[in-house]
Amino acid sequence: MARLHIEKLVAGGLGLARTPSGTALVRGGLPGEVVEAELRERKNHLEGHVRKILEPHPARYLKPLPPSADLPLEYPAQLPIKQGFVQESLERIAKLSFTVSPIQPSPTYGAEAGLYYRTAAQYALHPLGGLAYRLPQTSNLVRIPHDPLIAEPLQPAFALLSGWPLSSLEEVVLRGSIYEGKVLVGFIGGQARFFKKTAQALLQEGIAGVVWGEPSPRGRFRGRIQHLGGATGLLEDFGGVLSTVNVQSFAQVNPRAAGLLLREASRIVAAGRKAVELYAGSGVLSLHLAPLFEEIVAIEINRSAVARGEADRDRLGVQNLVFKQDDARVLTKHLPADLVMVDPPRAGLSPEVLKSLVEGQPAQILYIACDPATWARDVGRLGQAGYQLRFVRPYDFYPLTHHVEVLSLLSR
Ligand SMILES: C[S@@+](CC[C@H](N)C(=O)[O-])C[C@H]1O[C@@H](n2cnc3c(N)ncnc32)[C@H](O)[C@@H]1O
Repeated sequence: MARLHIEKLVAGGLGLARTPSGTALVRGGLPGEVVEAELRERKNHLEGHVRKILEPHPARYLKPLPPSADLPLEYPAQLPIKQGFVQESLERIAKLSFTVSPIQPSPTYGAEAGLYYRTAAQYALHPLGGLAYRLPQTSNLVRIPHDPLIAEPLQPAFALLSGWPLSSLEEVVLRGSIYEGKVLVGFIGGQARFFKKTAQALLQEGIAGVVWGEPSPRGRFRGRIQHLGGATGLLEDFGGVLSTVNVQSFAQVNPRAAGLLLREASRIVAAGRKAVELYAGSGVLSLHLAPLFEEIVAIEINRSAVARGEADRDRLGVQNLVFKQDDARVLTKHLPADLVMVDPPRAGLSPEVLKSLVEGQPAQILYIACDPATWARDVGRLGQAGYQLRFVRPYDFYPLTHHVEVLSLLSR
């Protein structure tokens, strides 16, 4: 066991400490803390987990939190750390000196800043009953009696499912809407027919809809899906645009924070003839930007997200937006365009998408990112191809965790 002084957190939420045998990156500590950690040797550094906190951060958050809350600090103390992740990624990875605009804090839901913001959550089922979180990088389950990160409409569903004997399931997924004050439940595992009665009982208890998904190595809800009753989607307010959310496809989990980002995105983009959105989900960004362009093409791989997007577009009467259920790699087919918007998963842009951007030369690229490191890598590459950063602002979509969202604009 090593005694360490955590100098700072680096992107990814790991604490950096110096030891006589080299740099250590540890999970579970906060900047300035003195901790005891178990360390293992890696190729160029030491790596490990904090086992005991000897001198805690003065603003350490002391009430119980789920293990996903890996930045347990009073709310104001979280923000400069996240701002630093984005600024440092730009300097260290993109090798750019550019002043990042001040982070946009998460709007407050309820009495305490930083809590009750998540409108979606996934839990494992504990073998002894109750909902549990999987500890990162292990198969260990931690039972949680209460989850202060999930939004108010999800709380009754959490309480109900905590007392339900659902042990043949692998996971329970909740997706709520703050706008409607309702929640959908997804079951993953077992067989759909065993959960029909449970679904009916949940509907009677006020759950808005229930869906079952076959477990799949390709990911959550990537296998067969069966609707067990009630609503299949809910409307959520993202910055004044009502967009459908469901259990089985991606939508941002902190709708008020996402709404602020979407509104700022539509203020910083210059109007033009054609825009293309990649990794569009249900196209809520395109719906915000539709008044600025004659034509928008939204490309998204997930069929359910595309179906939601088409229904939202038709309900809102937007006529200049088309969806393509396709891989982002087809971008070249849809160029030239005045703006390309991207919001990729953590891995960032694929080499094919980067190549299409460099060759297709849209005048503007709006890049929304959930991983500052891969974003900075891509911004660096676009910089070498003649694009300049015009605007960067971190957004706090995920209080109490190391995650940070980035809104950025590049142009030639
Ligand atoms: C971070 S989410 C962003 C979604 C949307 N922009 C939003 O804010 O709701 C990334 C999206 O990219 C989609 N996706 C992942 N890989 C893709 C690919 N290769 N081509 C197209 N879409 C992809 C996912 O299904 C998901 O909807």
